[in-house]
Amino acid sequence: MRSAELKPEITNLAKADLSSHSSIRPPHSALLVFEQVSKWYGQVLGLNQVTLELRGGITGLVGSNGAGKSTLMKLATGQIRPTLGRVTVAGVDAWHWEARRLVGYCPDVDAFYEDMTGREFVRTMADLCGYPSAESKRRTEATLDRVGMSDRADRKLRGYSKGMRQRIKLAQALLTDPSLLVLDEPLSGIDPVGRQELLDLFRSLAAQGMGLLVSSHELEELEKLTNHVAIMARGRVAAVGTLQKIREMLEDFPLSVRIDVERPKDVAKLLLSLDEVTGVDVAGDTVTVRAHSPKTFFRDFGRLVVRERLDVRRLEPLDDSAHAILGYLLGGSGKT
Ligand SMILES: Nc1ncnc2c1ncn2[C@@H]1O[C@H](COP(=O)(O)OP(=O)(O)OP(=O)(O)O)[C@@H](O)[C@H]1O
Repeated sequence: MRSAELKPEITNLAKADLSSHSSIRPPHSALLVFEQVSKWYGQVLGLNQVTLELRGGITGLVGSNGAGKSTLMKLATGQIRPTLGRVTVAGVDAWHWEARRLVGYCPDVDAFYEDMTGREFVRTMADLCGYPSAESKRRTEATLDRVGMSDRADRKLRGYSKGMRQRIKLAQALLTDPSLLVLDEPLSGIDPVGRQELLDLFRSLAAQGMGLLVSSHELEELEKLTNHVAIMARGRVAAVGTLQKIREMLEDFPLSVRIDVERPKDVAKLLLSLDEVTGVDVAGDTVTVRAHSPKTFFRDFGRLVVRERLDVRRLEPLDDSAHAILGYLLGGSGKT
């Protein structure tokens, strides 16, 4: 499997890259640290020897179903304990109450008391945090304001849109004024306008100095929010870093290219004569070519174009997308 072959290089990249990631903290006080963490659910391995260090800013957490994103987030928020290894928040064991105050969590599920208003819900959560009444009220109003829900908070939760529900979840996560905000699939099911508003809100929270860990199935969605991602596959963090670095690292991995050209059948034959080409399909004027190494392919194809005076109308790497990168890492199709 490709991801297994990639792993050592990726781990090095993760370390190198994280040290240069925009940081709100001095290097000695990482916000979130996973040290060789494994989590078993009975016989099922949810997380497999994960080592990870986040220092602030926004980190996207991406992976297909069952990759281990929720498990990692629950460990970070102290909801579950690792079977092996250690999770710390600002140096404190994530399981400890002091660490939990430092972390706000937005779960992917909507588990609300639907008859409550948004304000009542957030206030109840503030009371449950143990704040005295006046402080609880103050924090409720402050967080509702922060998420832009002050004027809509007296409606019942059952009438809220998905985006409004997400904001209310966000408000309760912000009650303790956390250093780290963990958001599990916050954009799922939300319409494009609501998504854009939430993305803006997340950016503004990060700009205020909060670290954000945001999970999604969709790397392309996360790319709008951050360039810094951790890619999970089968319980492991397969890669951490900026997408550029991950792309660079994947330079020598297979790709597919669409070429619109005159005489496509002749061109297909010429392409097949190149060493790095592993397959060619022709449909109409389009040739889809699969090659081992992008670098070598583009060099050799360039020579071919000149030598054969090919009339190339379009050249498009089909995999040069976030999904394709994920696909390489997962050893699958790239669709998540
Ligand atoms: N409570 C549990 N009991 C048993 N197995 C679990 C439990 N929670 C998660 N798992 C298993 O652990 C693995 C990782 O699951 P996890 O929910 O962390 O993945 P995920 O990336 O969040 O997936 P999804 O995007 O579908 O939520 C999966 O194989 C899953 O079936």
